[in-house]
Amino acid sequence: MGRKFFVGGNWKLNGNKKSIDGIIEFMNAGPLNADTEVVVGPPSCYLEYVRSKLKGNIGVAAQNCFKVPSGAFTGDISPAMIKDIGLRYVILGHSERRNVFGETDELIGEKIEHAVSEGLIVIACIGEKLEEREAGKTEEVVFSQTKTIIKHTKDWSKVVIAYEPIWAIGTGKTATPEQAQSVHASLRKFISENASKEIADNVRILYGGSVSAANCKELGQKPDIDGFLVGGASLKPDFVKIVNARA
Ligand SMILES: O=C(COP(=O)(O)O)NO
Repeated sequence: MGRKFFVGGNWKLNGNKKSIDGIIEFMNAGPLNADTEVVVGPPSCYLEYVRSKLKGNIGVAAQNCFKVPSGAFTGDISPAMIKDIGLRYVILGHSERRNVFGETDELIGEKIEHAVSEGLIVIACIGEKLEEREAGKTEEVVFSQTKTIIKHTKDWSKVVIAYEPIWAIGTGKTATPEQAQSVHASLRKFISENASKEIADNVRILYGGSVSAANCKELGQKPDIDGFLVGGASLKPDFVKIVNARA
């Protein structure tokens, strides 16, 4: 399949202008594999600063947004605003939005639908908790999350799925390449059966959860792993090696 490798950096609630200047320096220096789609995700207040300083084809993503263009929703931002400052990407449904901020599958679905309708490219996150994996419920959980994404996605050219097992996020306990490939292949089969084979063949499914320069090449060689959504390691120069995992 001709799925373009995709590597996103999710900075989460981290950084200041000094540390961001350091990230921009190593990202602009690269060199970044031209065959990889690269996106960085700063906190909202730094989105325009980062966009103004990055060179080349590095995309900038908001880490979240709401499901309407404007209105009485204090503290949030909209896809229209993300577009207005010249950005094309947004991360939605991250497990931290789900488990810290209480976002439901349905709210995330509605956000995805609205962001895609505004022309943004959505990185839609799913993933199971440790206790769900230990109970053998991984597929049940990620299929349910994906079903809601399918229900709300009208243009699959604008959606990238990120499978991020919660037990691997920020823990150093990366899923093995075999564990990740198994879930990715099951997800692709589920999407084929519940959306279409064409959609399943073309949608990028990223892996996220303690990806590093040390493990990215082996993970990146798996047939159904189309890239990464990287947290901690995206704040450091080794992120360039992760971007170039398939180079
Ligand atoms: O949450 C993550 C992964 O974070 P880490 O790479 O730090 O495990 N990506 O969105």
